[in-house]
Amino acid sequence: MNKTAQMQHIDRVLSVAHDVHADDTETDPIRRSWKRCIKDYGLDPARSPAARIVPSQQLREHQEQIEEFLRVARAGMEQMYKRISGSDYVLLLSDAEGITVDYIGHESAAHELKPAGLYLGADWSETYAGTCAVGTCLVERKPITCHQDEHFGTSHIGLTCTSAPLFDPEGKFLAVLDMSALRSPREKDSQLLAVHLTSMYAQMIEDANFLRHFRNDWILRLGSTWELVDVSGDAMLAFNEDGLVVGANTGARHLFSAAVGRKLEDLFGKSVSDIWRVARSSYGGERSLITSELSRSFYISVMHPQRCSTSRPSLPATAARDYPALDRLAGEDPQMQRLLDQAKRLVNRRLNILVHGETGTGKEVLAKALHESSERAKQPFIAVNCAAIPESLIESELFGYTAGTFTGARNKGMKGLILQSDGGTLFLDEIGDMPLHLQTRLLRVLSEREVLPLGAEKAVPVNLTVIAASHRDLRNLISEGKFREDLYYRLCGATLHLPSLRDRADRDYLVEKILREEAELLNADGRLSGAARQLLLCFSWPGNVRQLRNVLRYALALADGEEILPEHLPREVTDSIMPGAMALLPAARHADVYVGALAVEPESARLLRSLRNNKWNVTAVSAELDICRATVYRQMKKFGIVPPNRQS
Ligand SMILES: Nc1ncnc2c1ncn2[C@@H]1O[C@H](COP(=O)(O)OP(=O)(O)OP(=O)(O)O)[C@@H](O)[C@H]1O
Repeated sequence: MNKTAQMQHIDRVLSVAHDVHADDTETDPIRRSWKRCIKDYGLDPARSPAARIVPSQQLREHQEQIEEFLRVARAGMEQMYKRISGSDYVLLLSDAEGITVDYIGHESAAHELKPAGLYLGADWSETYAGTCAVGTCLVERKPITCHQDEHFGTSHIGLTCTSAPLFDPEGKFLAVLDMSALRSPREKDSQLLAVHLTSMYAQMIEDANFLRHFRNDWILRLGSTWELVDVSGDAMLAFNEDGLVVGANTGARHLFSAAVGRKLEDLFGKSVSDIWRVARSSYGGERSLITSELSRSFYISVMHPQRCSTSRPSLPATAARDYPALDRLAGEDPQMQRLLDQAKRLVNRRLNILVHGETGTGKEVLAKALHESSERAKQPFIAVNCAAIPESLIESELFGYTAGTFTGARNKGMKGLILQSDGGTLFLDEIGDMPLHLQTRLLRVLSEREVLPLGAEKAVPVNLTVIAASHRDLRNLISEGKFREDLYYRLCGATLHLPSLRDRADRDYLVEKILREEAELLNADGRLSGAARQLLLCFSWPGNVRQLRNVLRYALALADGEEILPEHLPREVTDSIMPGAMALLPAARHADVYVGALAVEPESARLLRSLRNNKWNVTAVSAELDICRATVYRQMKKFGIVPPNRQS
């Protein structure tokens, strides 16, 4: 901006700030801020300070204050940045004091961005930087666009910045999300999309933080659209097993004057079990609920707590048990229960699903169970491992070919796997290994819902539901240019993350289930000795459930109808135990003898330590470890821990 324009800007700011009669000062947040800058903070638009980047130690102190929230926010910012990458915008996250505690932007432009304050550590408080999107949002607590010469100081008047506030789960002001650029068109309207995007991601981050905070409570989502209420309710209420509201997100706080501390019955005029029944109904009309307080109707859905609760008297125990194929996949593991709950909501939603998980965690098993639970269950389930088919064959295998397309091919041509799965489910395992040119063809099939076999002139319509899986991070493959971003978004109508076996608390359930299945195949009586069971529960399972199945198959064969002992297990399992522990195992009588084995398992070791410290008082242990008493007993049983007074 030239000198004359700068002088005009300074005059304008000063005249607005000193004009006590200006009508619009009360309604326009920018002008209100100009007044504050001059009258309250004593700033001078002619002496606009250079950007201030706080020293790294100070930055770390600011970050540490909101460390957990930052992790959630980072995930949201990365997703948001993907949507705007290629444009010249950067993303800033500032804390409640205006310090930029996280930032995403092009490092190649750092030499321009840093002096302008569009950088990590920049101080955007209104008292220092004057009117700006972050600082003014901190004061106004609503979304703001501060476009070019709406900034207070002349050093910022080239920037365009849009921000939205973020509140913590208790409704306290927490941070500001900001999207800024060094250059933009002259018209402020050019930033309309930025306003929507920033507000949308701010709400998404805030809600993710709310769900993290209340992960051990029940969540009631309220939405105005039936199709979306499971994934993005407009309002969320967290409640405990007595139906008492313990938290309300920003949407719910706007709806209800005071929801926290009240019973759901008060707000909706229905009992918790009625609300639960409505939430479980699969039909749109039946899933709506009218609030007695607002006389407004909402579609609702209910999410389970992650951790087991001691009691849930008002919630019918059978409510979540509608899909046996899915229910069979896990025992009492909170992560798996959450995943299955999520999976059940996706059944018959006509969404493509992406399943992540280490090798052998059961991605295909989950895909099959989703298929069997759906109304497509009688149609084919076709599984293709993209890494296992040679690249030269994968195209013809998937898309098929017409007669005479290749020499040596079948005379009549071949119906490809995509058409074979018409009406059913196509499971594409190791999708990250699919060659790029086939990704383009698959994208076309998904968007146009038709396939063009090799050599064919006419496309064939196909009704396709794809579940894709990968043990590699597809987002990394996208950034390396090895996976198409548009295909990724087509595939991830929903994403499910399977935990690795070592992180599952239901290993004993899987051991029993797979042992039964494998023993049945051998027509044998599969029994595990206590010592062998401990070894299986303590092993780290790098090959996950597949490895567990292989180990049990091997042990059954070696035990030859007898009880499975440690010596029937493969060396990879027995050798993983701490030296010395093996010698103790076969002779073991009491749980304490297994401590050597348990020491490799933090969960069981922690439980044992807590039991000993609390003199085997289960109530005290339950309070110390923040788990219910029933879980303490279940875990003791699982890890074979016997209290001293029960040891013979
Ligand atoms: N919940 C489960 N219950 C019983 N068996 C399971 C379960 N999950 C996985 N398995 C077994 O583990 C083995 C591997 O499962 P699956 O092929 O689904 O894993 P994956 O994650 O798709 O593996 P990969 O990454 O190698 O493709 C199979 O033998 C399967 O039967």
